[in-house]
Amino acid sequence: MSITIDQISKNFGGFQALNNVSLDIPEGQLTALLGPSGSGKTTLLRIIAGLESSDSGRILFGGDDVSQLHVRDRNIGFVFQHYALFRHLTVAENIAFGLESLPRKQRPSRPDIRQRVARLLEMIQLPELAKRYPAQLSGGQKQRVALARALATQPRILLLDEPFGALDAKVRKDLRRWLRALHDEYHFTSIFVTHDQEEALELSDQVVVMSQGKVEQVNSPTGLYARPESRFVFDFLGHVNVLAGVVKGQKLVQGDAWVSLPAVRNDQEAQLYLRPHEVQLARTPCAQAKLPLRIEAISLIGSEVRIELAPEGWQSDEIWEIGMSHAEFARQNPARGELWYAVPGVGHLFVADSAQPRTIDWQYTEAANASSM
Ligand SMILES: Nc1ncnc2c1ncn2[C@@H]1O[C@H](COP(=O)(O)OP(=O)(O)OP(=O)(O)O)[C@@H](O)[C@H]1O
Repeated sequence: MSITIDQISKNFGGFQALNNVSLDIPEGQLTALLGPSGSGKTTLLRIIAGLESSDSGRILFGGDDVSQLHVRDRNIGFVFQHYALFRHLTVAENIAFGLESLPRKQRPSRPDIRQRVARLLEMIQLPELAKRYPAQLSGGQKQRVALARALATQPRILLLDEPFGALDAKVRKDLRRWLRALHDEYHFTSIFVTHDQEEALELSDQVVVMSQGKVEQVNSPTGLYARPESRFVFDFLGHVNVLAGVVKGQKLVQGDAWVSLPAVRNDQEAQLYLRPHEVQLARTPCAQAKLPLRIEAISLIGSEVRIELAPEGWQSDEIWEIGMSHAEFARQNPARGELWYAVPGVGHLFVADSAQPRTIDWQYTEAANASSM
């Protein structure tokens, strides 16, 4: 069941929590609402659910306007951050609760309910815990039970509000993978709220980045990371290295640092954004840039080596980060305290007050220059 959010606005007193939000949520996909605290994610989720009314705009499920439908009639499953399991009911009874509470005409027979609960227990991989009470479960197990309970009535749509927010990092990661696998098997249309970019990028088919009650950008995780359309999305999604300077003679210049630019008007302020994986390190300046940096720290993080560097002879508000493979690290052998030069591969240039960046690919530019010589 697809969801259409059509020009939704919501004020609380004088405060605008949602400002004319329009959005398409494709059927069968997992969509993340990602944004900083207070950006309006939960408010939007509650309006989709029918737990909150909007001041203007419409919500459509599969093309039908449900804006006036009561939450009970929207056929939605919910999972919240704090497992709202009933303490006095067993796991099986918790899962059966939604079915038992259906009006008599819609309620399945007792054997059917038992069978459906057994199937859901299999699905969440906890059949052996059917008779336990919530107090006897771990946080991760409680969230799986909450999910089974939400799915018991076979909702068309599943809404999750920071479902793994209260769990520790390892359990979060396991549950993410598990939810993704479950989703791939059952294909419900799901929206989940998170302020954790890693979670959004890892789990979802589509990410909606929100800021101050507005949608900043919608894209697949890879598209969003590769092509952020605004400074906000850049800053919010992973680390970014910035050279802020002035354009002079086909170069962006600041102090001892410069980067060559294709055709940009002189004497404008500009900022160049570079992701850690879009930069390499060399012992000498390269043809397209001189970006001297001193190595401050080297950390081995899983499959990657992360190098933190401080500008030398120029300035940056934040430390620079460059990621390299272990093989590359062994080959180059950089050490703390040494002076190195960043070699930009791809960068994103914001000129003056432009909201959208222009992407520059130096490998391509250098190759083109070389072949035209
Ligand atoms: N019932 C309410 N009354 C007044 N203000 C509210 C109400 N609900 C939300 N707000 C305000 O609306 C804004 C958006 O809140 P919302 O909970 O949607 O943000 P969020 O992005 O989900 O944030 P978080 O990640 O912290 O949960 C916030 O500034 C919040 O204080």
